[in-house]
Amino acid sequence: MAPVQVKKICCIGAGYVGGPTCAVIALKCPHITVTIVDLNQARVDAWNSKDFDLPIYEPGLVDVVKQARGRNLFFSTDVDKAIREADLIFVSVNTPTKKSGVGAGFAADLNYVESATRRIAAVATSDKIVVEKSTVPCRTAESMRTILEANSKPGTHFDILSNPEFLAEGTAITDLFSPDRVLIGSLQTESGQNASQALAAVYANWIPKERILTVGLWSSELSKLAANAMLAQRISSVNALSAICEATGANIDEVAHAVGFDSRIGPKFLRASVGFGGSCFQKDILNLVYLSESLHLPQVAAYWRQVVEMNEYQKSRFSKTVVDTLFNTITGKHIAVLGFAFKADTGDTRESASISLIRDFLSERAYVTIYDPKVEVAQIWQDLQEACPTTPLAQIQKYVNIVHSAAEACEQKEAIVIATEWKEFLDIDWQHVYDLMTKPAFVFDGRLLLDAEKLTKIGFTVKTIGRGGRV
Ligand SMILES: NC(=O)C1=CN([C@@H]2O[C@H](COP(=O)(O)OP(=O)(O)OC[C@H]3O[C@@H](n4cnc5c(N)ncnc54)[C@H](O)[C@@H]3O)[C@@H](O)[C@H]2O)C=CC1
Ligand SMILES: O=C(O)[C@H]1O[C@H](OP(=O)(O)OP(=O)(O)OC[C@H]2O[C@@H](n3ccc(=O)[nH]c3=O)[C@H](O)[C@@H]2O)[C@H](O)[C@@H](O)[C@@H]1O
Repeated sequence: MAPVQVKKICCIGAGYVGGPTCAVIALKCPHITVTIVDLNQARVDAWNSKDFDLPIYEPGLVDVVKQARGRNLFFSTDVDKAIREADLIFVSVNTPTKKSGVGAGFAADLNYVESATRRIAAVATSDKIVVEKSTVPCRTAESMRTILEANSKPGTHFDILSNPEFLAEGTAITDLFSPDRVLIGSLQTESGQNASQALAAVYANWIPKERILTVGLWSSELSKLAANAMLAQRISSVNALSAICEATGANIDEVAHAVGFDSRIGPKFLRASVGFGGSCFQKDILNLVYLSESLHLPQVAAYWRQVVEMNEYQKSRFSKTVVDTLFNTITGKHIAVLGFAFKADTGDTRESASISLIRDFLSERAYVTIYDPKVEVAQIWQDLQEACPTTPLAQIQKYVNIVHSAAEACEQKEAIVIATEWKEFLDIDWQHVYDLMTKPAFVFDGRLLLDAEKLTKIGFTVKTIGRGGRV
């Protein structure tokens, strides 16, 4: 039996992963028709919008969509039709942390994966390769197979692959154009390996063969959780060291540089920060913690849990530094928070450290002015309401102001907090900001972004993550 040649792809889930990933497949494989489907009409409408006002901000994405949309790339809410016509289906739906029931707060909520799988079983009338693109717990493919086999039409055959996505937001398009690796996991049966080769052939249209790794299904699923856990662990390690730096006068930049020079450690992903955010690091580590506990490995669970605990500590440590520095009270004081996204070059706010900081400031009844170049105002209100569920929105709005430029945010404040490393914050006219501020004027750099020496010369008191004392 030879591997099938994929001609039609359906992607279920038009989010941060499904959208960019399958748009790039369409761009690089003009001979394949790619249809990205979602139940969310507004999201699909935005993907189809005439002026390319796409539902997510990602550098380079508009260009990709402009080239492929209407040629061999389509966005639709007709999930059933796209499933029926496809040879290969990516399941790229959200897998958030469960909020209630067994495993609440740790386990992945697989409800969306299950509904998508049930939909495939219900409508497919021909053989399909079903690909887990979502990040899922180890052995989820087995549950998907059981659901598909129990509900499909007689004679319909499904192969299930794991093909986790490693893109990072903000660099998704360059990551997809030139990934470090593409990982494909399959059952080690003839049919499973054929399916794996069929998917590998799609990627081989633009990715060198040696970067396409084929492994077993369970290894592939676990590798995704492992990669995110180890990346997050590096940040928690460097953040733990930043606390030691602040207490000793060592400089975390210098320490990270020196440590990263060791070729076994490497220089990437060692930037101390106010804490990692994003939709996945915390969720995937908690998922690994839950998996370890389910496998009766409590020491392993405790080891990984500490990565998340260190991150929580880093965020609250930073808030405390702000309060302590502002003479132990920020009640009634005016603070500008620059950046609301969880990192630069994205409008995504999921698990952003900014949200925790602002919640802490509001609990002290400080007045907060927020500016972010890409986050929608409505999203900020929604996040703050979720972060302060017992406070009415009208009350939050008495203390929070959202503005449209960094200059406006900084006007007449007692302190300025850098929460996201947007490059444009480097261009702020700091002398002008200083002149208008109540003295002493404080800047808290949670992202190692600013030139602390220059600001100190102007007259600011600067507190930077991982640097001891007054710089
Ligand atoms: N955001 C990221 O940078 C990365 C995310 N991942 C993983 O990829 C998966 C998806 O993440 P995102 O794209 O960020 O989520 P997202 O929330 O942006 O997108 C998921 C989409 O799936 C849709 N959906 C849910 N159930 C559906 C169904 N039954 N039929 C049709 N559409 C359905 C939702 O309406 C939503 O638009 C998650 O498992 C995540 O862990 C992996 C790598 C990177
Ligand atoms: O599974 C996922 O969702 C993705 O999660 C991360 O990507 P992402 O969360 O988009 O962005 P990162 O660049 O990893 O940043 C995550 C957080 O860590 C912070 N960070 C990153 C690097 C660093 O050195 N220091 C640091 O604090 C960032 O500011 C951000 O808040 C991984 O990098 C991707 O490989 C993975 O596919």
